Amino acid sequence: MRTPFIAGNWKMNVTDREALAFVDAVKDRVPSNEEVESAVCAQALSLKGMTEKAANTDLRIGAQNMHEEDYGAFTGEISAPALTSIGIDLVIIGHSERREMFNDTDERVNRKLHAALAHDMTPIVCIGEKLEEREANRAGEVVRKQLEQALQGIGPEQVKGCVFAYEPVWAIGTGKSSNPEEAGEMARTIRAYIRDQYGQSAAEAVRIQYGGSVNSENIAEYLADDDIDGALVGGASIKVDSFLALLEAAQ
Ligand SMILES: O=C[C@H](O)COP(=O)(O)O
Repeated sequence: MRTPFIAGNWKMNVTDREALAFVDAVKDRVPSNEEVESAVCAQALSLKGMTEKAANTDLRIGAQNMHEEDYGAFTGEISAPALTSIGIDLVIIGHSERREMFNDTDERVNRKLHAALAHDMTPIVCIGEKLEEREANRAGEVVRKQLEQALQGIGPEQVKGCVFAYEPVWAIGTGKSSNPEEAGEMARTIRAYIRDQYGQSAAEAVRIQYGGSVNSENIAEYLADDDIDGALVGGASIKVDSFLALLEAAQ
């Protein structure tokens, strides 16, 4: 039995003051992480303060990205050792916005995944097709290719610790969410790929989230699918009430 995992991805939409106030407001109201795991992934500058406030609660704090190297001349970047040194052990990798705008190629996504796992972090690996790829009936093929490239050199025990977020690019921030049947089919495509490559126990262990215009009204339809284990939520994760409503729907 996989524990549902609801993670907010705030992108660049929440200031430090707002982030700290949010943690104060929700930290004692989230469900036990044995029932539903909850997290928010914030801008890097807020992570330390948020982690301190969320200490000894069931709310996890995560990063939205990190660099693949541990150290070096990479101005403006953030490393896994820097994140783990402040207690961050959750990171989103390969979000489509990073793939599109910040040169997160499949090869870099793979290197970032290796770095996250080497530092015992939980990676949320984002994959998903673009609209033209879905319209050309290539969604399954695109996602399998992204998985193949992201997982180069990753072993079965490491895969079990990965979370995969299926996020069709056309559904992100558009209000046009994937229908739950299609999202469930894609989750099965992902799990089948993991089964083929890594075996049954890895396939049963990995958690697969759906992301793309999820809100407190529609989340239950996705979670009703046995292969969808949670959600990666942008806009609807920013406000306290809306975030708590997502968690409540997952209980
Ligand atoms: O990482 C989250 C996704 O990009 C979804 O964003 P959204 O819920 O605002 O569509």
